[in-house]
Amino acid sequence: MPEVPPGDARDRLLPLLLLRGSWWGSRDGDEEQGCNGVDFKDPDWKPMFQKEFESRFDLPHIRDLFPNASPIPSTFCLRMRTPTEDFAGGYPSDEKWHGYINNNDRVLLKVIRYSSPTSAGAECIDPDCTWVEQWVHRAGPREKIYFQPEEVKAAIVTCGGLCPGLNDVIRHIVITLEIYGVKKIVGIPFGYRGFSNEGLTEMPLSRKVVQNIHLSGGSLLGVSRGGPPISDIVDNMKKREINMLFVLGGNGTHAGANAIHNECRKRGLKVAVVGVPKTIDNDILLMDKTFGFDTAVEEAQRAINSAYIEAHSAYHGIGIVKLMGRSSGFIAMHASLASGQIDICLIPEVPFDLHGPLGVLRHLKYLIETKGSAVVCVAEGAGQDFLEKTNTKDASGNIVLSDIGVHIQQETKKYFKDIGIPADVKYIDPTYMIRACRANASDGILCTVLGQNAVHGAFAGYSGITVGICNTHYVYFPIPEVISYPRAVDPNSRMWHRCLTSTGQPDFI
Ligand SMILES: Nc1ncnc2c1ncn2[C@@H]1O[C@H](COP(=O)(O)OP(=O)(O)O)[C@@H](O)[C@H]1O
Ligand SMILES: O=P(O)(O)OC[C@H]1O[C@](O)(COP(=O)(O)O)[C@@H](O)[C@@H]1O
Repeated sequence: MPEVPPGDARDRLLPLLLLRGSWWGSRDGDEEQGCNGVDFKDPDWKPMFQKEFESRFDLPHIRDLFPNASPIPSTFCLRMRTPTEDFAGGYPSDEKWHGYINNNDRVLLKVIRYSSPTSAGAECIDPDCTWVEQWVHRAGPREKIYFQPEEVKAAIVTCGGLCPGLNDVIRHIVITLEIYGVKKIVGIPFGYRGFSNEGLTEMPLSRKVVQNIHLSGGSLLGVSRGGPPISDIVDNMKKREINMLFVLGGNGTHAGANAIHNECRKRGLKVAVVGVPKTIDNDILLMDKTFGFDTAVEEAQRAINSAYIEAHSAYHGIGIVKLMGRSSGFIAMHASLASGQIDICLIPEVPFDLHGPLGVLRHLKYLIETKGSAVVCVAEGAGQDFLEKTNTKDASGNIVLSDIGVHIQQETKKYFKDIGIPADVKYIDPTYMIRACRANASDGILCTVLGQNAVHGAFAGYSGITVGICNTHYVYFPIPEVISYPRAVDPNSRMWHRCLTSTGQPDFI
């Protein structure tokens, strides 16, 4: 389990949760942990069926800075109706489906309550699992808005690495802004870099411009890592009169978005900064998933299937596939689960030995002897301890990792040569192919809703927030809550155990 940095809300929860062996704060979303061997006959045992903690994730709002800011009625839902209808008549009750969301609507984060069998065989609520409630704001259009649409200049920026669905989100932000009546919408080219003075000009956006952009992958606006200091970004925004900023990116981008939000507050600027979490790695806390992840997992199937065919067609064939995942193994785990063709899945969160009686290579020998072939899926951040550190960082400050895929390929070849067993090792690295593609249908829907909700959040007056999906409901989070550390696969989670069941691999340590 990674250390939780100070200042995180889960800080306060963690000792309690660890004590109870029921950490569920936001790991891989499926963490039924069992009931911790509670002895119900113990005379000291007392059930604690009470709520121990409640947190509500209050959202920063324009009103915090401008207490006298008076909201205006939104016309969003009115505009959604056909022009032939009589707007004056109010809403017929059967049209509630695209009505406004109440500011106090919340979504409950944790939906499982654990139970244990009693000595009499009945089920009872696990006493170690008193409930800890975390409520998040429901996303969607509000009846009162804090920006006059005609006074808005909205900007969209896409940062970090590519991710399927970026264009879908851009498209829906633009379309929704236009429905609110916003006329000035621009795209900032090449991530935060576009806010520097490098002669990069903003791109005017409209429904016409974005109409078909979701049909191709990548980002209409371009992406980049690195960029100017936050104060320069805010200077630049002020110069361009941007008062609504939509930031599409991962953990780093959101750290930047939050810093921009704080800098705007410090300067007393009425600016809404809203994030849309993007990452194929799925490493953002508290969300069911981030957009692009599903598509990446689906694309990874092609590489895995090729590795499987190669391995099974060769005499003693071994296919190795390396998938992205700097610090989180979600792509590798889900792709392995989805394909059903993987014998060994290696992720950064689970340490393993390569050599030795319990190591990966010894198991590969067993697979070759028993099945005649094997397929390995390895996440790029796995097994970095075996490799020499590069000590280099990319423009955003992320450590550049050494290539674990190539290392395993070389070690496998050497191992089989040394033990005198022929092995035909094939290495496939589909790295950029799984993210430089168009979003699949499920990501397309997610992007649509996230893009729409980002605009609703900004008009509602929230800033320093991000949109997401939690327990299948769409919500708003304060940015710091979702980026205090990268979300990771919990090696004790049901999902990782399911993956082990599917691959049939032992512990390699
Ligand atoms: N802690 C931070 N504070 C402010 N900006 C950051 C921070 N970390 C990264 N950034 C900026 O966010 C952008 C994207 O970050 P990066 O780590 O490359 O991708 P991602 O957002 O996908 O994690 C870069 O332009 C980078 O300079
Ligand atoms: O080669 P690039 O563009 O730096 O991207 C590689 C990185 O992209 C990722 O898949 C996701 O990165 P982001 O968080 O920037 O989207 C990482 O796992 C990987 O290390």
